Amino acid sequence: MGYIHFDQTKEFDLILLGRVAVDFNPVDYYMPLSESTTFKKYLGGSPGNIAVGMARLGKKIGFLGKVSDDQFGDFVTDYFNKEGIDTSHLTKCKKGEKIGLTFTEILSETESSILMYRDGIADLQLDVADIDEEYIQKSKAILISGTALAQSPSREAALKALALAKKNNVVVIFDIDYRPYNWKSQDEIGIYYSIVAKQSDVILGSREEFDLTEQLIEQGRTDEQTAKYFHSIGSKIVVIKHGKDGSTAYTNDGNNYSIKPFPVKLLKSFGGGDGYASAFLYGLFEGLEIIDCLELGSASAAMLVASHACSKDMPTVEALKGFITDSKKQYGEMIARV
Ligand SMILES: Nc1ncnc2c1ncn2[C@@H]1O[C@H](COP(=O)(O)OP(=O)(O)O)[C@@H](O)[C@H]1O
Ligand SMILES: O=C(O)C[C@@H](O)[C@H](O)C(=O)COP(=O)(O)O
Repeated sequence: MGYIHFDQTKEFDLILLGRVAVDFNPVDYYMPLSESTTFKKYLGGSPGNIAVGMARLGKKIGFLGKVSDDQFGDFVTDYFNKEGIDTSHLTKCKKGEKIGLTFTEILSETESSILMYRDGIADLQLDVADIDEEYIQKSKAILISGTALAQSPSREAALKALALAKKNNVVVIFDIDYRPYNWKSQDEIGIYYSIVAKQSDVILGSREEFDLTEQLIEQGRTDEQTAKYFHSIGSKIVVIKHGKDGSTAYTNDGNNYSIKPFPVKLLKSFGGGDGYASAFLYGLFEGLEIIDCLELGSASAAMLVASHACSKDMPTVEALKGFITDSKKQYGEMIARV
């Protein structure tokens, strides 16, 4: 316990930096996207989903981002406002850039893919001038989404936020969040991911995402080697996810804690990562033991892959705990613990 010290005097628990977008998930799922005719519109974008997830869990959340000056920009801003998320630093693009649209394909319970429309994209217009030191100072932590590093000016904006967080003792959380779209080269991914990862207190990613982050440092590391390296340069918690095979959190005292997915009737296979991040981080803010944070993350992830939306279906604390209690009653106390 106590790997991370959060300054309890701060107004916000977490300010997230990156994209908020729109997901269109097919209502007529279990068929190819080319054949789907009916979609439900949800707030989307991985950091947007995590923001909603943490707000549902009662945390005070702010968002640093850019949206389009149109009905979809209004939709996500209004949605955040209704969830109690601070939108004072979620501003509108002035040159016609558009919010990201993601059309999802749910072919079967286990085969999903996403089709992103992200040209002339609003979220990557976040500018250094949008990064306000006073705002960052007000938060216990910031979360940088790796996709914000894909292009300028958002790249420099994210690096400025990182620098200001370090300057003001604000905890830095890096969600690597690899989305191939918008990156120009493999080298750029390695350069910018590693700059941020090396300065982060908490890093969340899949094995593939850590491989991309470490490509210019050393290739072919094991999870243990990855964790040891980042701990040696100051990171406190490194979480490495392996999809349905579970995940492990490595702490800087040399311990590690693993969790498996909760059994659930799958609807789709995306959205789990955002549920996981929001509930895991909620646990950290609550000062829980790491294994309990992981259990919350795994439970929220399971609830998300069992439901249609990524943002709208984020659980409350009551629902999350109810799900864990019911699962343990059905499958045994140690169901997700390794
Ligand atoms: N089949 C599954 N059943 C229950 N939970 C799952 C399943 N697949 C993934 N999850 C949960 O979702 C989390 C995130 O999944 P992962 O595939 O690693 O990330 P992402 O959704 O970001 O691609 C996993 O760590 C796990 O807890
Ligand atoms: O991140 C996006 O821009 C799209 C998301 O809203 C999307 O629904 C999704 O892929 C969820 O991501 P995951 O939780 O990492 O599976």
